Amino acid sequence: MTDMHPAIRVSEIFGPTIQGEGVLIGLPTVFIRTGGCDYRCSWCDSLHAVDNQYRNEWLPMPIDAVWQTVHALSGGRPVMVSLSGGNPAIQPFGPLIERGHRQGYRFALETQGSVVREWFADLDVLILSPKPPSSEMTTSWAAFEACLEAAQEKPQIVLKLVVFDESDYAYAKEVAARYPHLPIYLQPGNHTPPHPGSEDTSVDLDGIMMRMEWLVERVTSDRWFEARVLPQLHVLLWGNKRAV
Ligand SMILES: C[S@@+](CC[C@H](N)C(=O)[O-])C[C@H]1O[C@@H](n2cnc3c(N)ncnc32)[C@H](O)[C@@H]1O
Ligand SMILES: Nc1nc2[nH]cc(C(=O)O)c2c(=O)[nH]1
Ligand code: SF4
Ligand SMILES: [Mg+2]
Repeated sequence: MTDMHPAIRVSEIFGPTIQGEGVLIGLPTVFIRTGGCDYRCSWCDSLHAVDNQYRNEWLPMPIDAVWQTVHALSGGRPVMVSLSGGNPAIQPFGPLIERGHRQGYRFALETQGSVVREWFADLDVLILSPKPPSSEMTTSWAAFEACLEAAQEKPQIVLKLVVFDESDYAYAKEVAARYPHLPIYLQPGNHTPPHPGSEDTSVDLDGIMMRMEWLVERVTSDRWFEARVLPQLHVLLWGNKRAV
C-alpha cells in the first residue's frame, strides 16, 4: 500500500534510551528528531537538527517508514515516543500519532510553542519549553497560548525551562506566574560546543553541577515549592554524544 500522507523531515530516530529531561525523566523512550527549526537558540544542543548546514542530513521519510523504524527499535512493544527536533511542530505528525495509538504507543511532543497544530490535542504529553533571555529568542505569547488552546487540555501539559543565569530564572518565574496551573520543570543550561558534528562529546560537568546547585538554592530560598529542578540525565551519562 502506498503512503498517502505527507512525509516527515527526519534528522535521526534513536532509542530506546531513557528520557533524560523533565516530567518523563527515566522512562524508556524512542526519539524522533525532526530537521528544521523556526528558532535558533544561542545555546541549542541540537544544532545538527537546526542549522541549514545539516539540511542534507534531514531526509523526508514517509509515515510508513518512520513507523517501521519506531516499531523495529521497540521490538514491537509499545513505548513512549518523544517527538523532538528542531521544532517537531513544523512536521505533519497527526497520522503517525493515530497509527501508533492504535498499537498502544504513546507520544510526547517537545516544542518551544511558536507553531500550533490541531494534532496537539491527540498527544499524550505536551512539553512546552518557552525560551529565556539567554537564548536570544523572543517568545510570542499569542502563539504560545494558541498551542495551549489547540491542546484542549487533552494531553498532560507541562512547562520545561532552561536556566543559565539570574535573568533566565526571573523569566521562569514570570512564566510560572502566567500559567500557575501548569507543572514547571527547571533544568540547568549546558554550554554546548559550536560544532555539533565534532567527535568531542565532553561537557562542562562542573559548570552544570554548579548551576544545578545554584538553581536548587534559588528555588528553595524563594520558597518556590511548586517548581521541580532536574539535570539533563543523558548529559550527565553521555555528555554531548548524539542520539542517546
Ligand atoms: C533541542 S530542543 C528540541 C525541541 C524544541 N525545539 C524545544 O526547544 O523545545 C529539546 C529541549 O532541549 C532543551 N535544550 C536545548 N539546548 C539546551 C542546552 N544547551 N542546555 C539545556 N537544555 C537545552 C530545549 O530547551 C528543549 O527543552
Ligand atoms: N535521552 C535523551 N533525553 C532527551 N530529552 C530531550 C531530548 C531532546 O533533545 O529533545 C533528549 C535526548 O536527546 N536524549
Ligand atoms: S527551539 Fe529547540 S531546537 Fe530550536 S534552536 Fe531552540 S533549543 Fe534548538
Ligand atoms: Mg537534547
